[in-house]
Amino acid sequence: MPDPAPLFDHQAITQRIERLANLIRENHPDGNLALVGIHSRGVPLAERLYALLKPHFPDLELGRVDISLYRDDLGNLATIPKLIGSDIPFDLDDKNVILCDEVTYTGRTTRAAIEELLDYGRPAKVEIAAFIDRDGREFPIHAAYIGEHLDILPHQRVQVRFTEVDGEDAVYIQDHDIRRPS
Ligand SMILES: O=P(O)(O)OC[C@H]1O[C@H](OP(=O)(O)OP(=O)(O)O)[C@H](O)[C@@H]1O
Ligand SMILES: O=c1cc[nH]c(=O)[nH]1
Repeated sequence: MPDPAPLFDHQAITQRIERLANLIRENHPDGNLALVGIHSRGVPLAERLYALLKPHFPDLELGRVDISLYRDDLGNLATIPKLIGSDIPFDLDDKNVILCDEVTYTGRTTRAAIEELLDYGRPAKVEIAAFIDRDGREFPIHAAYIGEHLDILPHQRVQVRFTEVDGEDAVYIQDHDIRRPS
């Protein structure tokens, strides 16, 4: 069960996603952009950014990657959420791709997503948009667009919940990461 008091509510989440969209606009005045959400909560993030950016970039594309088969912990297949499959319904070649995820932590998910992406083509550039960025990188991964950096302890876990997946918009800090050995 998440803690009862969220760190961010719907309004705080919306403001941060709007800021991410503005940063992307400033950095890409010429467009040629594709937003690709990492399953699962990176997908609603990409969709919300798409809704904000599409009026400014008519050629904006939207896709999704499911990195389940690319993870470096495949020995744990039973713990991996069900395979949804990737969906890149456009030509990735020479696009500026922004990979979207709700949290970047070790960077392993992002690394796997980049690996999967490259099976679909040769983008001009790949950048990362993270709704929440926290310390603890195990790979040289850097998010170009960050909704919020959270300075939390290694044993804590940030839980981002989006209405499309979880029925509410909220960010919680949990005191124990039940997925990691303490
Ligand atoms: O940088 P990393 O250490 O890879 O962590 C980031 C990932 O952690 C979360 O996924 P998680 O594996 O917790 O599963 P979830 O998609 O079910 O939330 C989140 O969705 C990110 O994709
Ligand atoms: O704190 C964390 C770390 C990885 N993934 C999450 O969703 N939260």
